[in-house]
This record gives sequence, C-alpha cells and structure tokens, in this order.
Amino acid sequence: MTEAPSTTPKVESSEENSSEEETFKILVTHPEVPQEALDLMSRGCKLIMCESLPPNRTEILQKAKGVHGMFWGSHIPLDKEVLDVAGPQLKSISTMSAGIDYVDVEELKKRKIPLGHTPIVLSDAVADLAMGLMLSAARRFHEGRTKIDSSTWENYHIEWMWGQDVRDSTVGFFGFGSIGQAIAKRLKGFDIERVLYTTRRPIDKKLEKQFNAQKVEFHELLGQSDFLFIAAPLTPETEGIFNSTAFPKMKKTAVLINIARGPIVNQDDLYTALKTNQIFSAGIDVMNPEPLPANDKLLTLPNIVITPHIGSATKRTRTDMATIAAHNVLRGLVGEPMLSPAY
Ligand SMILES: O=C(O)[C@H](O)CO
Repeated sequence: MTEAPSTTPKVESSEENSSEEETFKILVTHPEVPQEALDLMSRGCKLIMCESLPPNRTEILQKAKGVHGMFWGSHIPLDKEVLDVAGPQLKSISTMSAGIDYVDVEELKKRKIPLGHTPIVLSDAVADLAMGLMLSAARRFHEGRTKIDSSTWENYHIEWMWGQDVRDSTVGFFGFGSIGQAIAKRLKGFDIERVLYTTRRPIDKKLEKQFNAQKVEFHELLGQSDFLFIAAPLTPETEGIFNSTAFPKMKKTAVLINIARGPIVNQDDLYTALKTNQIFSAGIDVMNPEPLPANDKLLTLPNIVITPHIGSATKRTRTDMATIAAHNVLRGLVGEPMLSPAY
C-alpha cells in the first residue's frame, strides 16, 4: 500500500546547461505532520514548512509561490487563489483527510492537477468513535454525568434514565461506504435486527448480503431507523438534508449519529428536534462551525453527546494518513498514479 514512487522526484531543469539538478519543492501546510511522512518527502524533495498553529491561510499563501507539490494538512479552503499564487509548475496535491469538501475539485481538474486524499485508512478509528457516540447517546452518558455533578442522582425511581436498546434495532446508514461498513461490522456483535442504507452509488451485492443490508429511499431510512448514522460526504445534495422536514419523519425514540460533516445537518433544526423530543438523542463528532463556540445552544441540551471532531485522532491512524498523503504527493510529482486518488 505504501510504496514509494518508482522514480526519485527531480525537477527537469528549465535552464539550458544547468549542471545542478533542482529538487521539487513541497509545501507542507501544517507544522505537526508526523515525522514518518516528512522523512519520506524530504528524501529528494525540499520541504517548505508552514509553522502557524492553528494553520493559517496567510502563511500558506506567503509560502505557496513556486512549489511543485502540496501536502494539505488542514481543512483550510484549497481554492483558485491558492493555486494561482502557487503558479503553473504545481503538479501534485494531497489532503490528509477523507473528506475533500474544502477543495475546489473542479478548479484542480481544470488545471489537470492530481489530488490525493486518505479515505479507508481512517475508517476503523472513525467507526470506533461512532460506536462510542451511539452508545453514549442511547444510554445518556452526558446527561448521567450532569446528574452526578448536580447531585440529582435519583435512581430510586424505576424509570430513571431509561435509554434505548441496541439489540433488535433497525440501524440506518446515510452513506454506506468504507466508514459505514466499518460501523456495520462492529454492530454485528450487538444483535441488531437489520441494516438499511442510502448511497449515491450502488454497493456490491456481496456486501449487502454480508451485512444483511437493504437499500431504501431517504424517507424510509428516516422513518424506520432506530439508530441513524450519517456517514456520507458533504456535497450540495447532502448539505442541510437533515432538517425540519426530515426530523419529524424520524422515530421519537431514534438516535442520530453524525461522524461525517456538520453541515449535512441543519443545526438549528437539530436543536429544535432534540429540545422538543422529536428524536430521542444525538451523538455528533462534527458540527458547524468548528470549533463550536462554548456558548452554543446545542451544549445546553441534555440529550446530545458532542466530541470535537476527533474521529481519526489516534496516533496510528493519523500517522498512516500522513504517510499515504506523502506517497500521494510524491507519486503525483513523478506522474505516477497516486495511492489514493480523489478522482
Ligand atoms: O475527512 C476526514 O478525514 C476527517 O474529517 C479528518 O480530517
């Protein structure tokens, strides 16, 4: 999976009779890229490191001029302005993320610049987090903690803090790619009843069989899911699709989990749905905006569990993502197919 390009990256010198071989310059837009990836790229290439934390667009624009490759290590928009500043010699870019909603893909395609990204390798880590969010939202972990903090632990009531059972439930997936399937794999141990899903692209019949999964229409997914995972990319079609029209179609006992992108959910409508018990609870790792301000009204609700976009945040996963992104950039520089091309 992580083979280096077959050719050592070298720029063809533009000056006639130049005795010195120029090396490719790669802009690394994040100062904390794991060393393994930096070591790979610095063999034969010159790295132009950005130093700001959080990563900063101004610094990126200052350093982008004349680079041949970009290791895009943050979710800062990668757009026409960046490409114009870099110049026409730019020939290879990779993000260190699965989602590429912050990249102007059409502009890159127009300029014939290959783009790499890092899906698959993070699916297990994100699926682990999704399971945590599912269980903690279903069994009210956050609310339970606030009961302890406020000395309102009242378990002498038989009906106190009742949650939702996972066993025998119908689990829905809005998006059933690598992350959705990794979640479904984990759910096999939970004795669920069935899996429903919607996707843009049809999935292999063998996979459907493996997960006992059935493709349905969006309204059926909403109406029948006890647990509904959002695991789809953010696109113009998915933006805001979980809104005041969708929530009333869900079960009042439903638990919604979002590990994809915040703007797929209309957050004001989610607030209302939770506040008025249109759905039981939610567990979200992604929101809009990020970082979520500490005074956001979502944080006042007892029935939502929120984590700060940490789906892929383990040492092993982030290191693997960085390594794959580095290989993508290096391969793009020498005109070889990337390990995980975005198109
Ligand atoms: O898209 C992704 O890979 C995650 O959101 C982490 O960046």
